[in-house]
Amino acid sequence: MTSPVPPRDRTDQPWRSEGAPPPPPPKKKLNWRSLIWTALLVYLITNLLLSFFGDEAPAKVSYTEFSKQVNAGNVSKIYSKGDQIQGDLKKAADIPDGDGDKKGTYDEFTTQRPSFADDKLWDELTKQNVTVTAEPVYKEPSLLTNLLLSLLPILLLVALWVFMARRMAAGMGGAGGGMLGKKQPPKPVELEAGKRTTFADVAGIDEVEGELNDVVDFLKNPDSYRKMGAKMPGGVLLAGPPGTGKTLLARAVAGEAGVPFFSASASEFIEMIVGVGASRVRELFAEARKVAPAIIFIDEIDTIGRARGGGSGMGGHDEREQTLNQILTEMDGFTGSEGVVVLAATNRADILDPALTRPGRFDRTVTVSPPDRKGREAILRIHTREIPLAGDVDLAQVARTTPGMTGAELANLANEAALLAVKRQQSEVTQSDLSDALEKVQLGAERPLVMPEEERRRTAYHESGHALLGMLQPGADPVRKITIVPRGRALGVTLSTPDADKYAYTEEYLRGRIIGALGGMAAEQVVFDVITTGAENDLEQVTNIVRGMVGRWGMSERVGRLSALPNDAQQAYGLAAAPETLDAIDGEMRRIVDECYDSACRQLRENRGKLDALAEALLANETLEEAEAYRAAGITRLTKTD
Ligand SMILES: Nc1ncnc2c1ncn2[C@@H]1O[C@H](COP(=O)(O)OP(=O)(O)OP(=O)(O)O)[C@@H](O)[C@H]1O
Ligand SMILES: [Zn+2]
Repeated sequence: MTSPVPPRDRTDQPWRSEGAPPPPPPKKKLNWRSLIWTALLVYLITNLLLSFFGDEAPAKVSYTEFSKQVNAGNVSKIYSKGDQIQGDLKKAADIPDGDGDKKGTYDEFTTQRPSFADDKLWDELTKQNVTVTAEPVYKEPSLLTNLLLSLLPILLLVALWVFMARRMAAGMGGAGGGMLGKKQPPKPVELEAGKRTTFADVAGIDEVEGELNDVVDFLKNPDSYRKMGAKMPGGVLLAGPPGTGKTLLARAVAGEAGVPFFSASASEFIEMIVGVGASRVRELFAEARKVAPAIIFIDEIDTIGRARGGGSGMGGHDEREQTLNQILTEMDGFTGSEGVVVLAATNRADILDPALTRPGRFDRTVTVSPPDRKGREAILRIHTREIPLAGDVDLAQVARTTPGMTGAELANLANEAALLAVKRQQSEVTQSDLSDALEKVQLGAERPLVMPEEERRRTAYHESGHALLGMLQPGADPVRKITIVPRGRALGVTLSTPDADKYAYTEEYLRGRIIGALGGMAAEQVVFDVITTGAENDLEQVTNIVRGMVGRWGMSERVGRLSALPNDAQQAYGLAAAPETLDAIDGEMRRIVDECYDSACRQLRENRGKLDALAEALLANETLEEAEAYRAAGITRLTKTD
């Protein structure tokens, strides 16, 4: 039971990663063959050394065994200190079972003479002509040797680990090389003519293309800039919501200029062991300089570029800082004429470290916004280039019904429609494939769920409440579709989207949105006098809007025209966050929501007939399209066209 989140509030779009995949980021991968070889080598060396030293060591034998050898006349000489006896056999003898720690034969031995032994050892020894020496027959392995011996495997393991870490550091573009890990430099994406991404693949953001044109120009012709002594910006920051085509744009700049394109994601840098990120950055820039003019693209720069001391909380803080510093150092080293331009993308330009945007670094910020209606149409055209379209397809109409959608979402929409057409065994994509795909993308996939009749009724009234209030509010976005078929996590959905793209909202409109969002809950209360958990999502949305109205957009007299709350809803305090201000904000948020809720309940009571009619139609049909919905409620809507 949600009414859809307004398009521009959408933050996580599960489909946004669809579309043409971005160039695969250079992967660091382990070279398994060399890993196995190295492990084998360690094992062999350890064993060899152990057995080498091990054989030297005399066998420890029991006193019984020793006496037996003496009596057999097989002992050639012994040395004794206290009860300790060591010696040599004339002929190697078998080590008796269960004696000592070794198997096989021995010719050198040690043994311990029990203190209670009252044999005539001395007599026996002289009788057998055993030499009793004053010097030890051989040296026990020294303590140091023992220590080294036992530490050896560990040392080798550590060496192996360091070795692997080095290889990872060499990372960028695969470990490659032989056992000794010759580093492979980062590789640019190959730019075969004909397969290049160019501005022709990007639509709807012409003004941004314009801004990037001089970068292209510079990369094509660094010499003429050099002669003029003109400096190019070392870095351009592409800021905008996910899926608006920042990566695409960066590739297109490289494609237009015909220069190598190095791409890395900032998060790759900090996944690794401390110090590695910085060295990879160094390498990346070194490689780019070698083949300059070139473009380096760093995606998600905010993961390393958040303002320092911004309490990242997570570990790897040092790594982040080191990596960032390395990027800054590299960019400071630009003389402006080597022809390397760094493009970086972020969807959180507001949290970036100011050090990044200082002159000589990312001193140009280009904002990439979701496309407008014309842009959406152009993007749809690009992404249906390879899809056979039926004659009835009207991309302009699709563009009209998709305000707020980003390029990535539109690319996904085109793809979903094509998938549907395949599933339906058609040879072309039709308009109805497109609108069904849009429904799936906007509302979520249908979820088979058998609802008890009572709950179905309540859902129908809940959605009708949203829809009716949406229809009654002056200036509200028209209702496009109502359904009580469970989708995604919701039991029902009411979808309303504006006729034209909106860029700023009036207070009246926002209040209308709050009233509409509360409509579901209000209807349940007015009709059934119950409150259910079904409104959780609605309340979240309401809170978001009212928080902005009071804390950010100066729409409350009492709080005043302050940017009192931060942009980021997860953060509690803003610039003007005195306790009294926060109290006032809280009070004002409550007042507005209460007023809106009262208004919602009042309007539903006054229009109870319309509400019932809408709910009945919904129960009968499950899904109502725009026209059906307005007809069922008996409301004529003034259709506006843009
Ligand atoms: N303006 C556009 N014109 C054409 N296609 C687009 C446009 N914007 C996005 N797309 C499509 O969406 C895909 C994803 O876009 P891209 O990865 O460039 O977005 P992004 O802004 O870099 O997102 P992120 O912030 O997640 O990196 C592109 O490969 C392309 O197919
Ligand atoms: Zn709802």
